[in-house]
Amino acid sequence: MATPTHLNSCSSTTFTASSSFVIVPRKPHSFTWVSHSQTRLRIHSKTHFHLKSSNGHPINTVSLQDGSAGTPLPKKHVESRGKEGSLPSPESDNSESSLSITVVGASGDLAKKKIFPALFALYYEDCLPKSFVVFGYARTKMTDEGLRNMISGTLTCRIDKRENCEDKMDQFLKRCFYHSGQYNSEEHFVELNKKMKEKEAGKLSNRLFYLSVPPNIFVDVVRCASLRASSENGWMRVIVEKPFGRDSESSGELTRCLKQYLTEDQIFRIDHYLGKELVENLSVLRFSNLVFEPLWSRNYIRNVQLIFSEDFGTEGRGGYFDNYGIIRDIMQNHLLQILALFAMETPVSLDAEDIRNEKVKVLRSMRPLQLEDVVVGQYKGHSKGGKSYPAYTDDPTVPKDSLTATFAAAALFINNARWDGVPFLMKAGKALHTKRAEIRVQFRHVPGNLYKRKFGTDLLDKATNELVLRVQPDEAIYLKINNKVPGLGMRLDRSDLNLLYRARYPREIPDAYERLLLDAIEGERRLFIRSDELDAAWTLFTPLLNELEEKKIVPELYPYGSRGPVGAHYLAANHNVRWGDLSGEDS
Ligand SMILES: NC(=O)C1=CN([C@@H]2O[C@H](COP(=O)(O)OP(=O)(O)OC[C@H]3O[C@@H](n4cnc5c(N)ncnc54)[C@H](OP(=O)(O)O)[C@@H]3O)[C@@H](O)[C@H]2O)C=CC1
Ligand SMILES: O=C1O[C@H](COP(=O)(O)O)[C@@H](O)[C@H](O)[C@H]1O
Repeated sequence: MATPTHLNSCSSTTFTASSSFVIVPRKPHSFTWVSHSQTRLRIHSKTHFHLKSSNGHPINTVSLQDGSAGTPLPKKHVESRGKEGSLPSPESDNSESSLSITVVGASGDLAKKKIFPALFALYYEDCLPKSFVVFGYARTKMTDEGLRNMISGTLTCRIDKRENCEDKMDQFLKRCFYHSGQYNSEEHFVELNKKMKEKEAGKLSNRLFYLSVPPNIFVDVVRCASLRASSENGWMRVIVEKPFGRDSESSGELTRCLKQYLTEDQIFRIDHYLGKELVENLSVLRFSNLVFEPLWSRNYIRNVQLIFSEDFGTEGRGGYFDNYGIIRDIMQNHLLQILALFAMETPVSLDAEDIRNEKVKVLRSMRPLQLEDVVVGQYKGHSKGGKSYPAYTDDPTVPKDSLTATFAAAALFINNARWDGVPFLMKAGKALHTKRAEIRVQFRHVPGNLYKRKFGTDLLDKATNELVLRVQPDEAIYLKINNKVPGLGMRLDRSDLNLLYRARYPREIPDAYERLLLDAIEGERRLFIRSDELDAAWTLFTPLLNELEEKKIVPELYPYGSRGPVGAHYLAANHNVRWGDLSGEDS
């Protein structure tokens, strides 16, 4: 296994977090009220912008808040949100504040594909403050115009609201600027700071940095940005992309280094799966529907399956991937976060800390993972229909003898009263037959089922209910139920109660990055990973990852475009489970 490229130690320059901020007197929070809806709604007004965070809190507009990171809104405002006519007075808005967003690593793939398009979408939807600028920062030499040309190709307007698309793009691009610099040069960040100040024109300035760079650069950037380009009178927040370490030790070191310059409140560790619509809806489904919450335990749920598959390999990202593998890339973060959300107890409230407190309890209650609970695989080359597909090790950036897993399946258990004995099966793989992410909940059998002989087939599994949340593509929630086939006889089959999002909600679903960027701007931390959650996630996976690496476990080969290694079926069978996605009914 390659040596971690992650983080060796913090930068030699050490400053405490407080050394990088100017303390200024507090000003009152400024609020806007937002009406309740399934979707984000803004109240259009000539003088104020109005945002709504993803937990439904009204947002603090760009305002000076506690310390440098800002805090979510005080409870009384959250509670008053639902009351028609309880708008705070316009005087409380701070229309003199500005927002500067710096995308560090602006020349890269993620910035182009996701971050700039998400920022544009927020602008298009009037979710950004009146006074905002976007800076791209990277080493590549580029002019402002060069950046605009580069990103203009990836900006898109909502299909359902095409009005003024071109104009909006032009207006957005005019607010985008570029600064070329080294990631470890304080001097270059001083220059960036100067440019930002010019654009901020003396307004109260809030600054958001998005670290879209490889992780070995995180600490340098945070050091330079916090020392030389943090806001003097508003907040500074930093969004950190994964991977957050490669094991418990490196993750702890990364957190320790970042905290030399930032407080926990300023660090927004992004897991973009938490920003996906169906993952957001998981808690709504459970906690606001009486028909589901009482079933949410070992008493009724037989197993839970968290499935991620991609129908392409590591194309272009082999260098990164080989050092991490699928367990670190998908399971330790995206799937485990979903598991925690799924299994948590009812939080005290929708506040970020209440939710994260419950999630972390789940993560800390996980049974340690054993080698026999896991199957690993790696895709091999395959030819189909005259087309040949490469093996993982054909990637020029991957060593020929790599043992890195591109597929893994695991059986996890939560040692608590609610979930005792219930297998949570995870499966994640690249170069499989389909692109899909879903949560499947298989319920227990109906005791003494009166109708068990009335099925076309006598397979017991066929007669159980299954709830599926299809995260992507084609977002849907469906429940498999047993139903009488119409007619004079009495025959049952399995049917779906199907909520297909595109049929029910014609509105385009925002990309996860839009939601998460907006939340970071608003200081809403609910969908970001707290450091104790991260520690618990690594505590679960690190011993297993070490064992896989120390014992040089050879992954089972599976053909590119297949359904993955057969070992995954045996693993499931060991726990009396059949993978729902392979049942043939909706695979
Ligand atoms: N791409 C994706 O789909 C996803 C990416 N991520 C994470 O987001 C971050 C950014 O991803 P992505 O855009 O793909 O990354 P890139 O490899 O494209 O890197 C982004 C930019 O960082 C600079 N850079 C790259 N390598 C180095 C290096 N060794 N030393 C210094 N600078 C370097 C380059 O800019 P320049 O040379 O101009 O300075 C590059 O354009 C990473 O942490 C990645 O793991 C997370 C989820 C998905
Ligand atoms: O974090 C990652 O996610 C992507 C998949 O994201 P999606 O939103 O397109 O489902 C994955 O391809 C990548 O390997 C991983 O780093």
